[in-house]
Amino acid sequence: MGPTIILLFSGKRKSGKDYLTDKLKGLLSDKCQILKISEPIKSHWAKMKNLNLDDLLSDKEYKEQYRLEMINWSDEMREKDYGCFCRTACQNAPIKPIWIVSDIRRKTDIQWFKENYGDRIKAIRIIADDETRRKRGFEYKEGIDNVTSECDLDDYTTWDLVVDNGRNGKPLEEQLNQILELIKL
Ligand SMILES: Nc1ncnc2c1ncn2[C@@H]1O[C@H](COP(=O)(O)OP(=O)(O)OP(=O)(O)O)[C@@H](O)[C@H]1O
Ligand SMILES: C[C@@](O)(CCOP(=O)(O)O)CC(=O)O
Repeated sequence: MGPTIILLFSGKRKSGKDYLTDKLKGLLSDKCQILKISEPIKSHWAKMKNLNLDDLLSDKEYKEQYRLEMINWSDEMREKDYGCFCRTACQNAPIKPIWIVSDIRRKTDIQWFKENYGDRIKAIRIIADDETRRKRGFEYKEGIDNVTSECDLDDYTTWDLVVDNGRNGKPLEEQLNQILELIKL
């Protein structure tokens, strides 16, 4: 027995993936667990380079210094086994009725979850306008914002829900209610 529902969140840098999933966690509390596919990547990097894992996992600027190297290393690993980080993140997670995966980035991430959890998954895309993202600290970087890590899901169309977390978005409570509706608790 695993979780009964898995919410897969995707969105570009500073669209608000962590912000919204943390708010959702606040509502669902111990019924849910947040999983991060980037956690095993950042753990590896922290050990290898003697970095601060908490800072790498936070929304601080710190992680941006290492993003390109982490993308390149993790893509090499994915070439051998596209599910390697999804699998580790799931293996390390406690079983709860709801898993919230806060950082889906690639079609192969969705493929892996579909293969392993079938119709228990719901895919949610978070969008936000560029100006809002910039106000949150986003700066376009060639080699990061134009590669698979940020763009692979741009042409994915079968989202269960698209949430606008930018200046034209609905109030937070409505956004969260839409997500809860998807879970149908
Ligand atoms: N709706 C919102 N209202 C206020 N602040 C927000 C909102 N959404 C996001 N933020 C803030 O914007 C910043 C970036 O958000 P967050 O870290 O959640 O983005 P992200 O998509 O996880 O980014 P990254 O991919 O770089 O990790 C954070 O400081 C967060 O608190
Ligand atoms: C290396 C990487 O996992 C960093 C993700 O960091 P964050 O989710 O933006 O905090 C991105 C990727 O896997 O392509």
